[in-house]
Amino acid sequence: MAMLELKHICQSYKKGKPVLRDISFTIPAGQFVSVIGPSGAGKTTLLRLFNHMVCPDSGEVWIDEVRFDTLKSRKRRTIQQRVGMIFQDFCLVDTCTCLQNVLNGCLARIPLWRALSGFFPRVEREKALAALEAVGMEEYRQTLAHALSGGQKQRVAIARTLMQDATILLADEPVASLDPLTARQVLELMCRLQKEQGLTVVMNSHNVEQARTWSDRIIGLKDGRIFFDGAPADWTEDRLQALYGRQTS
Ligand SMILES: Nc1ncnc2c1ncn2[C@@H]1O[C@H](COP(=O)(O)OP(=O)(O)OP(=O)(O)O)[C@@H](O)[C@H]1O
Repeated sequence: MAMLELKHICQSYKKGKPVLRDISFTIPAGQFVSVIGPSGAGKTTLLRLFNHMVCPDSGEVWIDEVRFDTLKSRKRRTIQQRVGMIFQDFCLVDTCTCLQNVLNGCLARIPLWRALSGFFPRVEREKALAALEAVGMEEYRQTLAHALSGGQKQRVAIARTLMQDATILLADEPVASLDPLTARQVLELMCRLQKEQGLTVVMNSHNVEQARTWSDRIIGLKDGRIFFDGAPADWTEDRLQALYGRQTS
């Protein structure tokens, strides 16, 4: 079953300067896809199509067999709930505890007064604790986010997407600011959740080795076009040189 699909997507921020040019692909449910390519190739723009932070000039965005880019606000928000996003800089509220940060993942489904008062239903608190446990951070539930290491922050950010009930995880360079061991641990966690919970993962990365190691499929973007779409085993040194050119020498 197709979980994510782009059909002939074209996108530009400025007239006459296309960032994505006729992009089409289908990602089945439960696949781990890495999107690689030089700076400015359009990787982040591509990811943003799937949470409506970017609306295409032309073409179609489909999520779980529903046309997403043309949906009106209420129906769109229902689908957006299923799309979790994590970032290189984690995007946690530093002055809140881990538990509060994870609880923020359910804001869209609770009444405003509860969100403002911080009085979350018991069932949601239990769910948040379970999410923290799933990422190995339960013992830090009362720790303020600013007191965490980068790897711990990313775990909490992943727990927040679990709290959101996300079935799709968009990860924009999620381990770029982490040391190699911590990066590995976070990627292992993403991979475990992909396998155990059937999560569909799309990860932007500048690290080709990580993409080859952890993903089922690599999509290489160059100048807004698909340069490569295939299995990590089919990725070659020649392709690396052709994609990044002098950057790799
Ligand atoms: N909000 C925006 N307004 C105008 N131009 C933008 C905007 N966002 C991105 N761009 C431009 O679109 C192009 C693609 O940007 P994008 O961030 O998608 O590339 P990327 O492959 O993710 O790059 P990087 O690896 O450096 O993060 C770049 O030329 C960038 O300057």
